[in-house]
Amino acid sequence: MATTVDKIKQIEDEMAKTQKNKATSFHLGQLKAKLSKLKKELLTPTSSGGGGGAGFDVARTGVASVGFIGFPSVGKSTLMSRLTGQHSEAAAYEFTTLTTVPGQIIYNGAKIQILDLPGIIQGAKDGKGRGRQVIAVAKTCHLIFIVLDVNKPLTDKAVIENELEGFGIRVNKSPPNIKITKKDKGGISITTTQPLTHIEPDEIKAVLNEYRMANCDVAIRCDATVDDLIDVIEAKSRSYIPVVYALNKIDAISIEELDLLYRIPNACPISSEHGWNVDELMEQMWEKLKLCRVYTKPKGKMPDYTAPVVLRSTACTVEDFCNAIHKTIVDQFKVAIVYGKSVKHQPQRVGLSHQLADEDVLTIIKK
Ligand SMILES: Nc1nc2c(ncn2[C@@H]2O[C@H](COP(=O)(O)OP(=O)(O)OP(=O)(O)O)[C@@H](O)[C@H]2O)c(=O)[nH]1
Ligand SMILES: [K+]
Ligand SMILES: [Mg+2]
Repeated sequence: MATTVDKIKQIEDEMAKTQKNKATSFHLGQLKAKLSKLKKELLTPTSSGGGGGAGFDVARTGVASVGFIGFPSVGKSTLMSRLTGQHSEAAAYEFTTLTTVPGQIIYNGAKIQILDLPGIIQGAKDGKGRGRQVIAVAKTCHLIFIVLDVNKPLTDKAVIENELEGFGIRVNKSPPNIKITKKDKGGISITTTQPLTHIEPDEIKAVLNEYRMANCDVAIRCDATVDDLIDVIEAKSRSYIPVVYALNKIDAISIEELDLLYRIPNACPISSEHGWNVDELMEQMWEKLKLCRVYTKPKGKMPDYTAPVVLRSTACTVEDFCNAIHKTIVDQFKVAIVYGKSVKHQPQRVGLSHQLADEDVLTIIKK
């Protein structure tokens, strides 16, 4: 019997043979959807070698986590030890690190968990090495550092991104602006706000049919591709994660070469061994994590700037703030007085649903 990997190969071959035009768009849409379903099958934890595994699941601490992904011996563990002081074995041979090694840093008052991971190799997402377990951990992180060795060709970057993509991780992207609403009958109706240059209506229909969504309204508000459409259908298995490329070992290259590296978007050239430019790496980390520091001001006193309550920007209402302090506070809550970027008037009285911004100052008034 053909394995899932064989079936994937067959479909990829067929897609490569098929010319893309109006006449083939339905067929290609069908193939894309089939391919995506097979890949998902490959990644379900029940199949051998998938899922977590000993040494990979670690207790999560802090407000956010950053995972290190890279080929063996690019310097992930050296970086880990440099950033956190937590020793992670580093050596000149490949696969020195075999499990998840957790560490922690405190940056701008926020506790951030750092996860040093084993190296991955090409084909990791398809089960080569322990790549799947490693990428599965990365998928749960709020930020990924893709660590690259500047002495090796930067084509490695594309290979790693491809591995992550194949596992449902979307790098430095936001979810496509496509809304699918299921109906009982009436077939598929598509509305768009701009011309679609990558996808034919037939292709959209083929994909939806393949997913047994023959009756639905599709509102597309971007120049979507078939992959975008599938990402929206498969939203549950997709993770949109910001990435910083840590270009390591710059101590081994010339200034001219370094200059070129600075042109790569979202990249930060560093030397883990010498600690060069890790400050910039931390700044980029902070920017990407989009954390929200909120300072408490006891009534009639100065704000406490030493210990912010740090919230994730996806959960930073006054209610989230209260819950971060103690779960009983919400019950006693009357109103909050806020100074800062989230309010028009300084100060302003707000309720539990108010969205806070980074560096707001807040006083809770109890009933
Ligand atoms: N020149 C130079 N060498 C470095 C730097 N960082 C790490 N190395 C060396 O690169 C080798 C591999 O470092 P590790 O930190 O073990 O790399 P790793 O990515 O954790 O490797 P695995 O755990 O095997 O995947 C070691 O010999 C380090 O001393 C750096 O900034 N410059
Ligand atoms: K190593
Ligand atoms: Mg290591």
